[in-house]
Amino acid sequence: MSSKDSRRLRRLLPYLAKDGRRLGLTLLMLIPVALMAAVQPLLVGQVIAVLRDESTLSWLAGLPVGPALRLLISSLCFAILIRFSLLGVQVFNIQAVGQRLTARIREDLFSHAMALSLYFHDRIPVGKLLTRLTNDVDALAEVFSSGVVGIIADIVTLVVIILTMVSIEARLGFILLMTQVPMTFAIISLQRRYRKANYKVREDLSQLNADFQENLQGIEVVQMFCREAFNSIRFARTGSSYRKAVDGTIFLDSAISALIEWIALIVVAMILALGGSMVTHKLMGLGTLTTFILYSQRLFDPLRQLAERFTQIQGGLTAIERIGELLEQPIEIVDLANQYSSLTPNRNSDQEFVHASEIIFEDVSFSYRQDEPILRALSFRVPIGKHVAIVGPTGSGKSTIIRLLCRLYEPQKGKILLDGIDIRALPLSVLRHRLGVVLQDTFICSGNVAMNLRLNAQITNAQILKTCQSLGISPFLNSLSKGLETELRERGGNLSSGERQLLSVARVAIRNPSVLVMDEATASMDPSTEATLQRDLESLLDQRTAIVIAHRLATIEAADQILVLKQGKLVEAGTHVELKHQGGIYTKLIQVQERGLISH
Ligand SMILES: Nc1ncnc2c1ncn2[C@@H]1O[C@H](COP(=O)(O)OP(=O)(O)OP(=O)(O)O)[C@@H](O)[C@H]1O
Repeated sequence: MSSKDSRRLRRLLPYLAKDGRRLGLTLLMLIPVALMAAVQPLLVGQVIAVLRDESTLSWLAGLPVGPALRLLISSLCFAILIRFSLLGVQVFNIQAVGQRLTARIREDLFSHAMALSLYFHDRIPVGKLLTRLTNDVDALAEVFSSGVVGIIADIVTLVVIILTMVSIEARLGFILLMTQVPMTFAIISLQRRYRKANYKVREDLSQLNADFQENLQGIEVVQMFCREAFNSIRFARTGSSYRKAVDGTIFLDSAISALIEWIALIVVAMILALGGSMVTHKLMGLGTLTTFILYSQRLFDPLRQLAERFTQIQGGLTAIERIGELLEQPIEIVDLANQYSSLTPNRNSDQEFVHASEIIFEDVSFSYRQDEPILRALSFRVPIGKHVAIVGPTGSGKSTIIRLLCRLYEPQKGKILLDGIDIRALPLSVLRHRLGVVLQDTFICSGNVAMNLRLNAQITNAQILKTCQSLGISPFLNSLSKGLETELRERGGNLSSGERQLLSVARVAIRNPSVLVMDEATASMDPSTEATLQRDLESLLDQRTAIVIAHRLATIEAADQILVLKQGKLVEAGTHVELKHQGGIYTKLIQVQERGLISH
């Protein structure tokens, strides 16, 4: 086991700490269980020794055959009874601890995945992440409940059997012991190969899940563009790679089992040959030989089980490795400890509006990937209560500005100030509570409308209805079969994109933010709904600072300032009237839109 493995295994210890006593007690039970298992061949051998009138253990010496046999048989029954009772308690405890351990790990993995920045999520497909949260955690549960403790039990049993054998007949015991050496080396070597093969299995399974998830998520496009057959071929290719990877592990698994069976047979043959000759030469009794034959078989039972658990253990180690890799991913965007860290978000959005904010971008440069600059030395200021619109061609970096303002990503150069404070110094919850963002793509969670509007805010249904009424979206709510209680499907599948945007606007309005950010917020609505909402948005925008991104220039004519972006650079700034006749990009955009063409 590598030092990385042991470090990762050590990481599991805190998860087990809560069940420490239960686990300790269970581990303690291993010793009596192993002793009871080891004593059985000894008792059987003694029965034969008594029957053949050979030398017996001291506590049987002098007893007549009948009472000696009765004593031996009742001892055997007692040993079996104790062993199986303790084994039952042990298995139950281990399963329970294993389930609790994995539940805690799964919760931590989920929280960690939620806290990881978009830098990470951009890189890892959802399906791959899901595999770590589900299959890998399950593999870990399996290895813990049936593997790790089983292995400890097997090792304890092995040690007890070996010690008993050596103390009964040192020479034969020693020979048996020697057979374990080559076997241990062979198993270790096969184990290393199995581990690599198992990692590949997990990777391929992740890819399979990622492919599956991507196809299901894009089912509309897949069907509309008749990509079913093509995607099936790609999926089958991944499936075939997964099958081959599994075949590799099956081969190694079978090789280990076969090796153990062969060595077990050779050992029994050796005991029979050597022991038989010792019995013939009266160097050993038949009772002792029987004990040895039983021991040599029992000796391989834990080894056989070790081989069976071997698959699970290696699968578990791979799972720990993959879970560890995820948990070790640093959370890049965090709250910094400073004089503002005690600030808390204002959670009661029903209260009076507090104040609007000032936003300053100071020489901000940003790229998602190295050497692909998206924003270049961008500087602008949105004064308190003013409305700034950002326009520019597709891909010019407009939405990126919003992502930076919300600290979903961080600029490589420059800084962003909210009310004079660097947003990195503000607690994330405070920053995000002050910003109300309406995006073009609205994410709807499964649940009812009220829950989707409320999210984490402490707001009553009456307050939600009041806000919706002031926004003029009550007719939409009334059209829903159960109003606020209407259940929405995953990702808002039972709503149109315009309806999802209406909910998104309401979601922001009820939080009473000091800055409103709208990224193509009304783009999916029909002109009449958009016009109604625009009118009501006026009251929402009133006294608030706002950043509005819109391709339809008519919606931003009234903005206090319009910033024109081109390839991440600010190329023009001014009011609609100032820019209209300037002869720059804005003028061209207006001309194109007036001609009814759409520029790309
Ligand atoms: N997560 C990402 N990883 C890498 N590149 C990205 C990512 N998101 C956006 N980009 C790239 O950054 C550039 C700017 O994207 P952005 O979404 O800010 O453009 P935009 O001006 O809002 O475009 P649109 O008007 O189409 O909404 C684009 O070229 C895009 O390909």
